[in-house]
Order: sequence, then structure tokens, then C-alpha cells
Amino acid sequence: MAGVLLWVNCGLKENAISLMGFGGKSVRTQRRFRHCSGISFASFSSAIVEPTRSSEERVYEVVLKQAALVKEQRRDVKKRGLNLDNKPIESDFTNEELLNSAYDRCGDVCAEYAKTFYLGTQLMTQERRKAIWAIYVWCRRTDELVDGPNASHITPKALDRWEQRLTDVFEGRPYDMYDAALSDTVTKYPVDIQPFKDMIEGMRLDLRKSRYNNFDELYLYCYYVAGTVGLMSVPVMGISPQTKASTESIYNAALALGIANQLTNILRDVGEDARRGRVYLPQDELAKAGLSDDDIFRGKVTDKWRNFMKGQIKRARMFFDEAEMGVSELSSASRWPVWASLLLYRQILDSIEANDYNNFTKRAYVGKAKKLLTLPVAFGVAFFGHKT
Ligand SMILES: CC(C)=CCC/C(C)=C/CC/C(C)=C/CC/C(C)=C/[C@@H]1[C@@H](COP(=O)(O)OP(=O)(O)O)[C@]1(C)CC/C=C(\C)CC/C=C(\C)CCC=C(C)C
Ligand SMILES: [Mn+2]
Repeated sequence: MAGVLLWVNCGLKENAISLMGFGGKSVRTQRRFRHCSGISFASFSSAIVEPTRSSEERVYEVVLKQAALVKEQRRDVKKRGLNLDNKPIESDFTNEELLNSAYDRCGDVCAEYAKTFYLGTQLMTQERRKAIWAIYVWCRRTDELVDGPNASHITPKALDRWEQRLTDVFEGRPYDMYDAALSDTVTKYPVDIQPFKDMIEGMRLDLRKSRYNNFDELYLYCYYVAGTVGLMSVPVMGISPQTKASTESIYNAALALGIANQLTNILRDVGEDARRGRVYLPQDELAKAGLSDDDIFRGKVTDKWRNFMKGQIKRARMFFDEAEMGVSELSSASRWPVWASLLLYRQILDSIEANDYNNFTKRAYVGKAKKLLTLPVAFGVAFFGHKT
């Protein structure tokens, strides 16, 4: 299976340009930015002092754009009287059988790589489930480019070609079966290309950067590689018709879940990443705690390290809390897998604590029994609104 995933068509045009989508316009939003240290000011000339937007503000612009797209589609659905759960919008793809087997193959990959998640998707409507699988496979393949066994051969040019291929997929020109499933998905649901492009940008960042000066830089990285997954998933998972929450706040929760997951991933993998010469933890916060890269390479659990880790875990939990508020606003059938993934990932933080913060040589994980127990708990929260 991995062999299939790792196949990347590198024979494409090489002129793809990375467009970040963060325009120069300054957008005023109602939102307070709680996780970063605040707005800094950069001086472009001695006469003009302009505010520099934080990563959180820049990412929020993408959130607003995605929310606007889904709102547009909901209005459209109302006008045309379509019910996405029962009758998906017809796509141009004609060969139904081929398409079904493309989706089945995406399901196989999902089942192989993420068993619990695959199980969680079983409660979703068939249409939504297939679409989530297609998105999952694209994300997994993208991640494999920089994280898989062939990662050392991946160059920025290869990522440019992957991005060109993405554009082709969105324009209805798939290269293989997995692409065909995604191509179909993006015609049926209001999924925008921007988060996909941004995930590729995250992979570019991973190729050229191995240190993060502060949380603002780390936040942007987390958005690229994981917050984007939240933004891609919401249009497919659907928003509850009964919701009173704003579309923006739901997208914001989805973004928060991606960020929380990635921060947790980083905290779990400190030792493993250090052995690859990577330190994702914010350098300024390390210094403030009296720590440096050398302490991480040495891998000794000290009180300084424990205190530092407590702060990092606290922040990751804040993002999980922010995400929780949005999950109940999703369409009912999508809530279970999202609750399951949230509760499972959050327990990794508990496990780091249980390991006495030794994330240098001990891998924090959620055991089978706890995993199994989490599924009915997630079910309870999803359908009865409380942890059973
Ligand atoms: C229901 C559900 C969880 C849907 C998401 C399905 C989906 C499309 C997942 C793609 C995940 C993926 C392969 C991302 C590529 C980049 C990556 C690997 C990110 C890391 C994931 C963890 O994977 P793993 O532990 O295997 O990491 P390693 O490669 O081993 O290092 C991430 C940490 C990111 C995962 C991010 C999410 C699953 C985002 C979840 C957010 C939502 C589903 C939105 C929910 C909506 C609301 C309103 C809260
Ligand atoms: Mn990875």
C-alpha cells in the first residue's frame, strides 16, 4: 500500500508558483487573538510605521474565506431544495463504476493507515464518508512526500509538481484513481483549493526550516500541515441545520482542532524529531525557560524541562477546548468520528504527563483498552451531549 502511496508523478510542468493567498490587505476582524503574544510593528521606512499581522490574524483570513464559501453553498442548497445527506449534487464524472472503485481504494488506504479513524467514518453517510476518505488519502500522500521513506529525494521542485497536479485535480484532470476520487469530491462539496495549497506550503517549510523562533512561526507551520485539514473537512462533514453558531466560529474550531493535534504531535515526538536534527519548540520560550537545543539533544528530564512542558501542554489543551465548542455544531453523523479523534489525540498529552515528561526516549501513546473505551465515550458526547 505504501508503495502505491509513494508514487508521485514527477513528469509534470515545472512552472507552478506558490501562492499563499495572504494578500497585503489589512483585515479588521472582531476576533481576539489569544494564543500569540500580540501584534508587533515593523518599520518599512523611517517615516512609515505599519502594523505587521500575526500568523493567527493571517490564517483567520483564510478561515473567513472558507466560511464564506460554505455559506454560499448552503444558500444555494436551500434555493435548489437539495439535501446533501440524501442526494448529492451530480458531478461531471460519468464512469460511476470506476469512480466507486476509486473511492473503495481510498477507503482501503484509510483502513490501513488509520484504523480507528476509518471505524469512525462508518457512521457518516456514505457520500460524506467517501469524500472524507478521498481527502484523507490526498493528505496522507502529501505528508508521505516529506515524511515517508522517499523523503530524502523530495525537492521543492517535486512539491511544485505536486501542486500543479493538485490544480489539475481541481480542474477535473485526475492522474490516477485516488486523484479521481478527490476530483469528484471537490465538485460535490464546497471544498476550496487554498487549504490544500497551504498544506503543500507546509511541506515546503519542512524542507527548508528546522527551527521556529517563536510561537507565531510555529502557529503558521501548524496551520499549514494540520489546521488546513480542519478547513478541508468541514464542508464535507457538514454543519448541523439546527446550529445557532456562526459558520466562521465552526471553521475556527476546526482550525483549532488541527492546531491542537499538531502541537500534540510535536510534544509527543520531541526526541524523535531531535534525532532528525529538528526542534519544533519555540526557541524564545525555550530560552525563557533556561533551556536550549543542547538540552533537547542531551535528552535529560530536569525540573526546568518539566516546567517548560507543563506550559506547552497547557497551550495545546487550550486549542482542544476551543475545538470542542465547534464539534457539536457539525451535522450529527459527523460528530462521532470528530469527537473520537479529539478525545484520542488529547489523551496523548495525559500520557506525556504520565511518562513524567520524558518525551525524549518514551513515546506517549494511548493504549488499546483506552482507545476502545474512548469510542463509546465519543458516541455519548456526540449523541447525548455528555461524557457517559
Ligand atoms: C474526522 C476526522 C478526524 C477527519 C479528518 C480526516 C483527514 C482528512 C485527515 C488527514 C490527516 C493527515 C494525513 C494529515 C497530513 C498531515 C499530518 C500527518 C498531520 C498530522 C496528523 C496526525 O497524524 P499522525 O499521528 O499519523 O502523524 P505523523 O504523520 O505520524 O507525524 C496531524 C497531527 C493533523 C491531523 C489534523 C486533523 C485530523 C484535523 C482535524 C479537524 C477536523 C476533522 C475538523 C473538525 C471540525 C470541528 C468543527 C472541530
Ligand atoms: Mn507525518
